[in-house]
Amino acid sequence: MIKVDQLSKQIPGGPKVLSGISFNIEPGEFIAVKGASGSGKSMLLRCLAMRESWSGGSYIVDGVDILKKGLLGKMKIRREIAYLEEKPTLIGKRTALKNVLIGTTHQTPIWRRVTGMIRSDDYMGAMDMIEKMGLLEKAHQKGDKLSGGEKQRIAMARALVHGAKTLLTDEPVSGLDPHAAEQVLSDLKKMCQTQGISVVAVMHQGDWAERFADRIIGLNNGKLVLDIKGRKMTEREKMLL
Ligand SMILES: Nc1ncnc2c1ncn2[C@@H]1O[C@H](COP(=O)(O)OP(=O)(O)OP(=O)(O)O)[C@@H](O)[C@H]1O
Repeated sequence: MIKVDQLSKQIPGGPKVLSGISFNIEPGEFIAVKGASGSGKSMLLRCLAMRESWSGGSYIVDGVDILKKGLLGKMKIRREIAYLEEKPTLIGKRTALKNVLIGTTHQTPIWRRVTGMIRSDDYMGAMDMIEKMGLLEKAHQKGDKLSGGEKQRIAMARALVHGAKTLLTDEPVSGLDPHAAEQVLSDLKKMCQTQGISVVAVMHQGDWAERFADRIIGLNNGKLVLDIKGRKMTEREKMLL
């Protein structure tokens, strides 16, 4: 379980963009993050991914107080929490499989990287993730020949292939048509339910969040103003965002 307590983020010499944010992330939970432009959604994800330093608060991941662990804490987060920025890119000239294998390279000895030899475990792990994304038949297709939704799902496979238990994803369905968006969100939901992976996804579209998320949290001006079960939001709740 992940426990975020009183997270704050002050930009050095600039504004305070997050303050007093507290919430838990349970295993297998799909949390949608909503809020107006500039409310701090991306910054929240970047702080959870430890891509940004915290100005205050505590961050407990599976009982470990991450901020007190320095570099070790950062390494734990990189290992256990996958982060996918908005519109992740694939290498267009490489196959979907090779793109997913990139997610395993930090565990791969240099000589294998140089010779291009793939360990059978890595190959099986990558194919397994591609299958979970429902894209086995596209494994040998080049990245630039995949549709927007397929690229997003391959990027998710790449982010998770090294065994992360949590995925932070910034606007995973932005720019996708409704059918592709539905496919991406169904895959994310399935991963939560079948593998116990937790997902925290920034989502602009309220109706997608209401349909797919177990919980919706909302930010306004850097503060947490909403934390509800995934359901249709009331007009009053929408006004808070
Ligand atoms: N490096 C920075 N320096 C100064 N201000 C920053 C910096 N990074 C973010 N901000 C400010 O922090 C606030 C939150 O930014 P953030 O990108 O998290 O918003 P957001 O909710 O994700 O917006 P959007 O939906 O438009 O992507 C904004 O006001 C932004 O201008």
